[in-house]
Amino acid sequence: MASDQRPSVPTDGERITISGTTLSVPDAPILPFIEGDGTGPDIWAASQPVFDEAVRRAYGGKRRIVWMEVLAGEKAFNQTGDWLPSATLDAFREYLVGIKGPLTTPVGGGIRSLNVALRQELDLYACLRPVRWFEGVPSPVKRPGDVDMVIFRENTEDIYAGIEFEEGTEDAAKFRALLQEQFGPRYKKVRFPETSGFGIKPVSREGTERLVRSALDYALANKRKSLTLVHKGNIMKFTEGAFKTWGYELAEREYGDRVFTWAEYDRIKDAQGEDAANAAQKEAESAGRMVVKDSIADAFLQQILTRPRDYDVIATLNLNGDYVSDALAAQVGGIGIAPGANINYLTGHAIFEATHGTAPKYAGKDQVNPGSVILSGEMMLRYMGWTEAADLIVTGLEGAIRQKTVTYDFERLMEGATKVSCSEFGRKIIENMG
Ligand SMILES: NC(=O)C1=CN([C@@H]2O[C@H](COP(=O)(O)OP(=O)(O)OC[C@H]3O[C@@H](n4cnc5c(N)ncnc54)[C@H](OP(=O)(O)O)[C@@H]3O)[C@@H](O)[C@H]2O)C=CC1
Ligand SMILES: O=C(O)CCC(=O)C(=O)O
Ligand SMILES: [Mg+2]
Repeated sequence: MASDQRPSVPTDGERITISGTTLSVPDAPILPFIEGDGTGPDIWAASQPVFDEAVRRAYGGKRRIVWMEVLAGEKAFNQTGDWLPSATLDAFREYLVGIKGPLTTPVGGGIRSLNVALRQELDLYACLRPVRWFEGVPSPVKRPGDVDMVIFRENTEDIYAGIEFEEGTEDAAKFRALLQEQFGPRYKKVRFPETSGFGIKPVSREGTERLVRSALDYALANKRKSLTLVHKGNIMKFTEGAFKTWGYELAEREYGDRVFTWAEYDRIKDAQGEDAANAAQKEAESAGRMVVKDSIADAFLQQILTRPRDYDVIATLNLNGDYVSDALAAQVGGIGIAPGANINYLTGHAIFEATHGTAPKYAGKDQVNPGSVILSGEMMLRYMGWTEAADLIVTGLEGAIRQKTVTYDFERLMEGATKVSCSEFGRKIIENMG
């Protein structure tokens, strides 16, 4: 790190650039990374050698990653007095693609989430979280292999936008007065207005459309079975309900020849009856059109347990996506191997990160599973077009699990397993790359 706290830029690498929507990746790209808080440093120490080794083996030295550390969280605060230095944001803007460890967010007060701030500042509107089972991973369900879903979580709006008024503050009083003056009947519905905090939930047509578009593009390009819009639109009609309506409208308007929506189904059913609607859906499916459906979030959470095979690509709002990510991760063996990416498909900016947090009770113990960050790196390599290196990481992880040399989270549920540390698990992945 340079003394003015700007990262020292390596001289032996180059920037990834974008032309239109196509990335141009040099053989030695500079990739910014944030180590993260809590267990972040342990995980990073185990993960970086895996990425470097996968790239070395795949390309025999022709390609390599030039890492550039940037600061955020406690490390940044201790070194710069700033939780999220502007130099860090600038680096992710300039170098397009990067990766981060988890960052701590205090509950109930203190700083707002740095994770959310990074997504908002860089407008990384799609949080992409694929959830699949790796053979041998212990799971609380009978058929974890039935889970193969890809979550597209809207990443910049919803209650996470951060417009909140704390109970007892001047701002809460001002907001309450506004509600009372301008929206009297609705104000009367607030049960205990004097002691309420308030949160605002913005959900826009543009925000919904760009998220649903990226989910549809992904689902169609990867020949997935269906796309489900997950919402709580029966209760939050003009936010979550609108998400569903706008999602269907976009699917029909821009992808009408390639999809069949349940909105279309309902229109046919209302006009011509259920048999006609069923026949139309069957015909559309046999013509190769993908089904776009929706599910109310609470029912969805029980159905992913009872009939996971009914769901494939998921598009949902920010808070639902947060809950759904952890629930699905648990189904395939836990948050220890739950990767993710925050992407702006229009600008190419992307920051890869695990679904889990800092797991503070394990910090500094070299104990947790580095799999989520390692698989986030695997996603990053694939995003860069370095698929051979990405494939080696998957092979290595599968091998380590097959040998039952796993971290505590798997070992405690796996019969006959050998518990290894976070760093050893990283080494096991390397050994198993073949
Ligand atoms: N994107 C990000 O950076 C995120 C940050 N956070 C932040 O992280 C902090 C802690 O959040 P918390 O709610 O405790 O959630 P965490 O995800 O950090 O931890 C919850 C539990 O998940 C398990 N777990 C987490 N990581 C791993 C891992 N690598 N390997 C194995 N098991 C793991 C542990 O379970 P067990 O106890 O059973 O072993 C742990 O106690 C908060 O400040 C939160 O805001 C949270 C989510 C995302
Ligand atoms: O920012 C945080 O602290 C939590 C974020 C989170 O849970 C997530 O993105 O899944
Ligand atoms: Mg979460």
